[in-house]
Amino acid sequence: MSHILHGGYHHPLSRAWQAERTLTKDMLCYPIFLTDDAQALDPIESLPEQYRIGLGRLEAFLAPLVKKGLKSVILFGVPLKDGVKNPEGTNAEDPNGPVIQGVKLIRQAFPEVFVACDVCLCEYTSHGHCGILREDGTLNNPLSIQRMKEVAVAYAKAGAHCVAPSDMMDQRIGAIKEGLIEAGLAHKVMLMSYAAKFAGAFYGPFREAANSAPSFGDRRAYQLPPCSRGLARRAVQRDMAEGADAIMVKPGTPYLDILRETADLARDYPIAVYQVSGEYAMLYHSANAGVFDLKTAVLETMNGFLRAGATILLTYYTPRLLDWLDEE
Ligand SMILES: NCC[C@H](CC(=O)O)[C@@H](CN)CCC(=O)O
Ligand SMILES: [Zn+2]
Repeated sequence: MSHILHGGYHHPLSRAWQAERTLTKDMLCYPIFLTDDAQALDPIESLPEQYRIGLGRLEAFLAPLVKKGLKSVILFGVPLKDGVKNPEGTNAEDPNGPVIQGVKLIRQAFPEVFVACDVCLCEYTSHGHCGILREDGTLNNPLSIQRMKEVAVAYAKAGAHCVAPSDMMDQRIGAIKEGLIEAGLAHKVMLMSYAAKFAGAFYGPFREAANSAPSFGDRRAYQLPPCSRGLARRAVQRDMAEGADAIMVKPGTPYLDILRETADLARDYPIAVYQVSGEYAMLYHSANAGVFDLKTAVLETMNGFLRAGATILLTYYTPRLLDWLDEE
């Protein structure tokens, strides 16, 4: 073997040929925040260029993005009205709530857009945890996955193409799959598992945006420990066995090793990665501080996700990338 490699990537095209997969618009899934004030289009301070969107503004917000090639969204409900939150998070599946109404509006206005719904209780529970609690403040897992099943089926019945439980309760994938089967929807609704989702520092801007921080304690008892590798493998294998149709790793860049290992482990599944709010903000503010060019840095992080085996990229940079990919 020659030790001369430069000739193999001297030309821009021969450099592009080194990629196993290339970023395309249909890989991008845009996380959006839907709120219960119909006329809201509120900038989110912790997430520059992102908004809490009321249903009265949603169609006008999405139309230009769909025109540019937006193919999928993932919805997060952000109820801000008083009295919505309670210990069981029962308003998560409020038929008049922002998520169910949002699914119906997007399906009607943009039939070609793939609509995913994040499924979790934290935006609707008074304690802010992703599950239901026992008297002693620890998780009641059986009750939590029952609630997750109810919420996921409600979103699926509303027309969601995909339900994505981000709660990290044990066995919620099996429970949701069972619910979709019982509802006669399992044949047309994708179950995307946030299978390897780690506790840590990178969710702050989201929690501010979604008003979903836990009122006490933290999520380390149910999101994976950042130091874990074998536990992540076990979580991925469990969710594969319980009926997930796609497997997600989250956060993204700080966990590229897990992403690569997950892509190899779940080689028969579409692999998703979520570039979370802290990653988004880090890049955004660094570019504003002059550390690097934002487009170059974001495209480089997207290449990291592709190189590590992801084909579904959940990123708040979706609107920017729809423009940037047209410039390439
Ligand atoms: N259901 C949990 C929400 C969760 C992380 C968290 O707040 O612990 C994520 C949404 N799926 C946060 C995503 C982000 O930070 O962008
Ligand atoms: Zn949650």
